[in-house]
Amino acid sequence: MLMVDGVDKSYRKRGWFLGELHPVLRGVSFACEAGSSLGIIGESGSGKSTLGRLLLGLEKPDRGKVELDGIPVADRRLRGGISAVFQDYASSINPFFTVEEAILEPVWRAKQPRREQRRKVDELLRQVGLPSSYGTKFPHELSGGEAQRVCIARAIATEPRWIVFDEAVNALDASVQLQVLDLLKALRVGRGIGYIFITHDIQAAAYLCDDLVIFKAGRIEERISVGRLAHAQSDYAKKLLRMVI
Ligand SMILES: Nc1ncnc2c1ncn2[C@@H]1O[C@H](COP(=O)(O)OP(=O)(O)OP(=O)(O)O)[C@@H](O)[C@H]1O
Repeated sequence: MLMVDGVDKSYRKRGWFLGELHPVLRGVSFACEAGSSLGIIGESGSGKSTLGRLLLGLEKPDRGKVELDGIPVADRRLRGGISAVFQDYASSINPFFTVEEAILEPVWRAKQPRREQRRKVDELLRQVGLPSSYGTKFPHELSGGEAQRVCIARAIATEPRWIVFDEAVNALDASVQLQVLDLLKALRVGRGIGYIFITHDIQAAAYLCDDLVIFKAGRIEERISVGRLAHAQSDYAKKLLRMVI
């Protein structure tokens, strides 16, 4: 179970006077069962990416807990247990790495035989729907959809229990976006990975997720199952739904 319990997070504002704190998350709590998929939706600046960084253990909350099965997410024991895929896939792959090197980077073991590493890359490429010949390509030789598949292969290389996606499909055109979402659905079923899917796109979130959390000004305004989305109460969810229906 992934659990966020009573989390507050503030950043210090730079202004005329040092020291003013700007609260970004306030009393955020939710829990997700292993293998489930939760969409985090909210206006720009409402704190979604901050929450994503806390879930990845990249930052610590000022108050409250973020835990996976009772272990704080920043704990070394959970290394590789929660992966990330970001929107900015072009810059999240080192331009000097081949696809193979990029995929192996998080799991690189110098002593592992070359043949074994090659086999792992082929298998991961196959799982994300890319031919094994892509292993020798460089990032600039990939389309946006292909680069995003490489990022997904890299994210699943550590065999994580959860993946945090932060605006991960927004930059893709609609048909490529749908292909990537279908890939994520298939991986979720095949590998039992849970997803935290941060987005502005309520349609994409409804396609991939079981539940949605609506964020406003650092607080959870509403948590609703996708099946009941038409009954959403929060203004932001209603506004987004009006745009897509
Ligand atoms: N490292 C930081 N230092 C100071 N302020 C920050 C930092 N990170 C985020 N903030 C501020 O926290 C607030 C929330 O930012 P965050 O990126 O979490 O929002 P968001 O909901 O993901 O926005 P968007 O949808 O536009 O990406 C913003 O006002 C932002 O300026």
